[in-house]
Amino acid sequence: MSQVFISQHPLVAHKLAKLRSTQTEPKKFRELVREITILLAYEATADLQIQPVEVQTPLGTAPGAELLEKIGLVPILRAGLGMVEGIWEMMPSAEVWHIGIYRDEKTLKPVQYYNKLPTEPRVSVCLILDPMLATGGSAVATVDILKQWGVRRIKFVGLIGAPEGIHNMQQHHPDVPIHLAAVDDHLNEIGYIVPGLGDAGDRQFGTG
Ligand SMILES: O=P(O)(O)OC[C@H]1O[C@H](OP(=O)(O)OP(=O)(O)O)[C@H](O)[C@@H]1O
Ligand SMILES: O=c1cc[nH]c(=O)[nH]1
Ligand SMILES: [Mg+2]
Repeated sequence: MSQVFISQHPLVAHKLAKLRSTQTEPKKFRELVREITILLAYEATADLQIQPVEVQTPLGTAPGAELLEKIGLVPILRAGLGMVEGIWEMMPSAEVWHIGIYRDEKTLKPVQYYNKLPTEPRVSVCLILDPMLATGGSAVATVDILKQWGVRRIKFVGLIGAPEGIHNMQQHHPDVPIHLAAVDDHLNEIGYIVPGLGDAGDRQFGTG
């Protein structure tokens, strides 16, 4: 059963409330997506492997550490794009691999339209980035793609999840931990998370 981590950080809770609000315009919305993602990624990367190094300071040598793992950031287009920049600043050597998937409005099934992964993965751990885990179809399809590509360690980082999406991921990919800012009540009849925040892509890009 995949582990589900719901951030308990007060800053995440504070910023998430602002993100949900209908009063929040796209510029502020993008800023909040960026900031919450940094906080969630901080928690999601707490188990990355490091190796000891010795550092020369002006006064002597100090024990230090450097990251051993090569990280891949995998935003699901479009809405996942806004989650890249903030984490990337923290991990400038991460590789970013885009996966284009949209959810068919009628069937709610994921439709893949972009994938330019190289034949061999050069990363050991991938963070899938998508604000919304609704039915879970898009997340499950992305994990399928990454596993087929050959990535061993995969984590999902999202902002809001529905119980249905979490269940779907746990059924298909019990080995993939899920990091979220909140789990909401349910999906409505057209597959939107309630109370959620509406359409994460439209709210970021002003296309609603
Ligand atoms: O869990 P699911 O039921 O698959 O739904 C979640 C997906 O829906 C949204 O994308 P959308 O299809 O609206 O595309 P967009 O990001 O291009 O707007 C969201 O960003 C996820 O990718
Ligand atoms: O609530 C939802 C569900 C899917 N995609 C969104 O952007 N919002
Ligand atoms: Mg999408």
